[in-house]
Amino acid sequence: MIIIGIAGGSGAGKTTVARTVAERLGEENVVYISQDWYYKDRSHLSLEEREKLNLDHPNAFDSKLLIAHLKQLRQGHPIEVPHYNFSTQSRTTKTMHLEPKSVAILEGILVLAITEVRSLIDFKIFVDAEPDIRLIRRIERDIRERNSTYEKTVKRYLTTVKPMHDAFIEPSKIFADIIVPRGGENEIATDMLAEFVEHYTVHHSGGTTTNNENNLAETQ
Ligand SMILES: Nc1ncnc2c1ncn2[C@@H]1O[C@H](COP(=O)(O)OP(=O)(O)O)[C@@H](O)[C@H]1O
Ligand SMILES: O=c1ccn([C@@H]2O[C@H](COP(=O)(O)O)[C@@H](O)[C@H]2O)c(=O)[nH]1
Repeated sequence: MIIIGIAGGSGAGKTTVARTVAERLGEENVVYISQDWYYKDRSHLSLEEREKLNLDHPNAFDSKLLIAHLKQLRQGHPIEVPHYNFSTQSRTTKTMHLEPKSVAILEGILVLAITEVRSLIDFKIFVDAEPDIRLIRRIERDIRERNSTYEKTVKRYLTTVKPMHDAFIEPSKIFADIIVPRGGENEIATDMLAEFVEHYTVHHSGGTTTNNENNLAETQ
């Protein structure tokens, strides 16, 4: 199994790129994982306390669980991923069963910034977009999909999203093998990415196998 990591700022277009590449490769060949699912559970805190949390720092994530899951998939074992509710900022009791496939796409703001996560990634992608574009998309999406308001989203952006972006996300760009400019709008980059992964998977893992013998890291 090869692991593709897609990092970039909030609203850059990571999910859009990840979903497009997954579609191109065929859902039967790809297991899609979002780092967002691994936000730590905050249900023990009051809503007021949860609203003040820094959700853009590496410590906000249960990276230990994410790393364990990536290793399990690599060894050909299925995983049960947690379900995170953005509206309540806590984990629900639901989980989702994921089977190993020949390609895993891991997408999230800090997948290249957290050393132990990054070290498990074979192809490192950074999706780039201008800060104003990311902010506009973030405001629209948080109001539409994440039960937020304009005021709450802007406050969070200024207090944690932007400073953490500058401190952790932007500096992680240096670890990328490929930087995709203009986020989700860049069809040519997405096509090239899918083409390359397809070619690499076929030549290095014999197609849809999932066991550890075909681990890209071991073939290099
Ligand atoms: N090219 C685009 N044009 C307009 N809206 C876009 C484009 N790409 C992404 N979006 C929208 O912007 C928001 C953030 O995109 P998304 O792919 O979820 O980014 P990320 O995963 O990096 O936060 C989503 O609501 C998405 O539909
Ligand atoms: O409960 C939460 C948890 C996280 N966030 C914000 O989400 C983004 C990361 O997700 P993207 O899909 O990459 O935008 C991060 O900036 C957090 O601030 C949230 O709003 N609520």
